[in-house]
Amino acid sequence: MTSLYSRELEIAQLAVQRASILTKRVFHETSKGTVSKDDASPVTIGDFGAQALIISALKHNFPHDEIVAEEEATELRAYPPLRDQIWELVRTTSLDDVAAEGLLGGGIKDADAMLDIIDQGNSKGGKVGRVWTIDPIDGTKGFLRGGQYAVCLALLQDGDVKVGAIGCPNLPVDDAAPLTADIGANATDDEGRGVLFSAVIGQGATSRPLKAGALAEGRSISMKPLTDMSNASFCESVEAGHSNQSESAQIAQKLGITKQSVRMDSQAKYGSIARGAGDIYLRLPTSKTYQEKIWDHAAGDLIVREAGGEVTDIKGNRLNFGVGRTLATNSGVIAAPKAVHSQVLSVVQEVLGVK
Ligand SMILES: Nc1ncnc2c1ncn2[C@@H]1O[C@H](COP(=O)(O)O)[C@@H](OP(=O)(O)O)[C@H]1O
Ligand SMILES: [Mg+2]
Ligand SMILES: [Mg+2]
Ligand SMILES: [Mg+2]
Repeated sequence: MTSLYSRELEIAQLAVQRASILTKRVFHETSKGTVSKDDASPVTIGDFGAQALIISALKHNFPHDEIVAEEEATELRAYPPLRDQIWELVRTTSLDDVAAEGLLGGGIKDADAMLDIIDQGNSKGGKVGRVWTIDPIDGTKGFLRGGQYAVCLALLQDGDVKVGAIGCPNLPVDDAAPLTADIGANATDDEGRGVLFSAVIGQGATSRPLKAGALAEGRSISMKPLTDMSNASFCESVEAGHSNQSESAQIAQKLGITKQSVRMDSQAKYGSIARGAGDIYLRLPTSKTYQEKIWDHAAGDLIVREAGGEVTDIKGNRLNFGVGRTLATNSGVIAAPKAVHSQVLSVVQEVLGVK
């Protein structure tokens, strides 16, 4: 008997692998075709290209599913040279395993079809039916800085995350490697780096080497049992504008955490704590108006929970992915092993003055 969501999982993992190949090609280029979006955040040819490849694979396999993806093609329609640069990448990126590439439906017809595909990620989301959510490059600022980033994909059914996959080309492949955002002295050498995290609801979480073809053998991952807070390592954003770093330092001190926080871009944080490299992930609001995006958290939320963790916002509520493209009813994120989550939450609430 095949297990629930086995086909969705396979396609999600392969789609993330293929998109990751494209992002790696851009990562190693000095010019990444960066454009500034309306909210002044950056997007690169890697983000657009990865989104096109993932949506194309999803539409081939699950034509009736809705898709909520981060990027849209308006800018590319207005500026053909950028479109052409992306098309060149998309046209020449494929998995090196013919059967696996076949499962994703092969390539895209032409540059205009690519733009239409990118724009198919415009669903409003919501709590009804099957909705995929895509962050083609999460941590674009880290990607541009030469740091960590992630290619993220999740399937929601009636607002609940059922399948999640996160490709982290720059994390150590070894689950037992120490927690660090560092990618080593030689950023052009991929040796020992590249991991694909995944989970299906009720079936646990897995990591495997991020390959360029067929999927590698997976291994089960779980959070580290945390018995002594003084040994805990916690991670947070590199960007001070994404998470309040002075409040997190106060929280860590009150919890008795002695280690410096590890600052890491993207959902690589969720993957890192899920495999026990780190223990706690704090994301503390920097403004009252910012709404977290569902594509920034869906896959990570499931992977951490399936690895034995608990994920809530600062009010202690589970993240609610069924209210649209954003987590409009949540504020911040606290991810920690189940056994200590309530302890962490109460200190967060004390420091932030949350009732
Ligand atoms: N003011 C803000 N508060 C929290 N998150 C923000 C933010 N502004 C942007 N972000 C989100 O932070 C994500 C990166 O998270 P992190 O800091 O953990 O690396 C960005 O994803 P993208 O890089 O996909 O745009 C973006 O969606
Ligand atoms: Mg972005
Ligand atoms: Mg993101
Ligand atoms: Mg992104």
